[in-house]
Amino acid sequence: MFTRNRRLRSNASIRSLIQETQLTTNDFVLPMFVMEGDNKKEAISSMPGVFRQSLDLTVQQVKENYALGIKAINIYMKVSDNLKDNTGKEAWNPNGLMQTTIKAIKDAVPEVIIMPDVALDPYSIYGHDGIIKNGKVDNDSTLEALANMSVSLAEAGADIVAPSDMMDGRVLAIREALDEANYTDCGILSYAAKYASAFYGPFRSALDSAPVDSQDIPEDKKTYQMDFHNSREAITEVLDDVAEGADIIMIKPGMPYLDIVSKVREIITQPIAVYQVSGEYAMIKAAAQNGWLDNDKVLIESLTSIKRAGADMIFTYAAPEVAKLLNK
Ligand SMILES: NCC(=O)CCC(=O)O
Ligand SMILES: [Mg+2]
Repeated sequence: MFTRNRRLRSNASIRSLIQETQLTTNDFVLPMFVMEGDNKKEAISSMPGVFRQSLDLTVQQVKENYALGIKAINIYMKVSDNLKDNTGKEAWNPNGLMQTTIKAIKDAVPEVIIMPDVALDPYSIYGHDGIIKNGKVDNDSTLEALANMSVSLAEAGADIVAPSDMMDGRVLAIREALDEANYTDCGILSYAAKYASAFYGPFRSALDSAPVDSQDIPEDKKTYQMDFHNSREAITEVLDDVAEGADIIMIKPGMPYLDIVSKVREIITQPIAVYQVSGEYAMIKAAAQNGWLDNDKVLIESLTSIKRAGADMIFTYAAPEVAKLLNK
């Protein structure tokens, strides 16, 4: 006697009836790159279909995407070199590009959830997520900077701040600072298990935010982002951030790390966000452009797999094009 598992796969109707996971536009958070200027749009060559855009075009795109069903965005700034230093203080300039962007988007599309990135790397002359002291990325002095940045973004209208820096204790520092400033309703989406990954390559060229080449500073982010050989450590990181007050936790990158997503899903009750990062996006686009993979099918399959592993929401550059496919 054997089981006829194929019975429930025999036609499209029965298959749709037993589908466990459904991908919808409610699952998407779109990361966007903003730059200074007016009516400016620059292609990012390693991320076909993704652009750095000035604020006016960004607002217009947020509106169009909202109509497609994309209700949440994650924003990154391309900061001019003359505004960078070691303290990252431009990050909490009330009139900075990030703050101006948040206000303009909230004015135009108040319903959209804005989750600005919190980290110093785009603002750092060294391209690190924290302040450099004695040749190292200094944890504790960075916490104050991240808290300042978070309060400034909440003041501008951010719904949820998204610290991606991987300093220890920053969720608690940010929560306390937000509460003290009366931004008790501003949430925290914490990049709790963020791995030091080569899949971030295209993103860093988009923002020009890679660690600079210098003898005096760490050459990579391995002293704060996690080692990809490890998984138990991810549980520690996630539980710490939940205990410190994170509302949503992030696992990053996505597809090569679905074992981590599935493990964490068993352990916490908080929502999980997963980031399909620039390198994952670039791989799919490159293969599709060569005619080696079917772009639409692979995008849907990769995002559905991330959701199946346990993600409640997915950060993906493909959100607008996949939304169009799902709305068809
Ligand atoms: N906080 C953003 C990153 O570190 C990189 C994301 C990507 O590679 O898409
Ligand atoms: Mg941590």
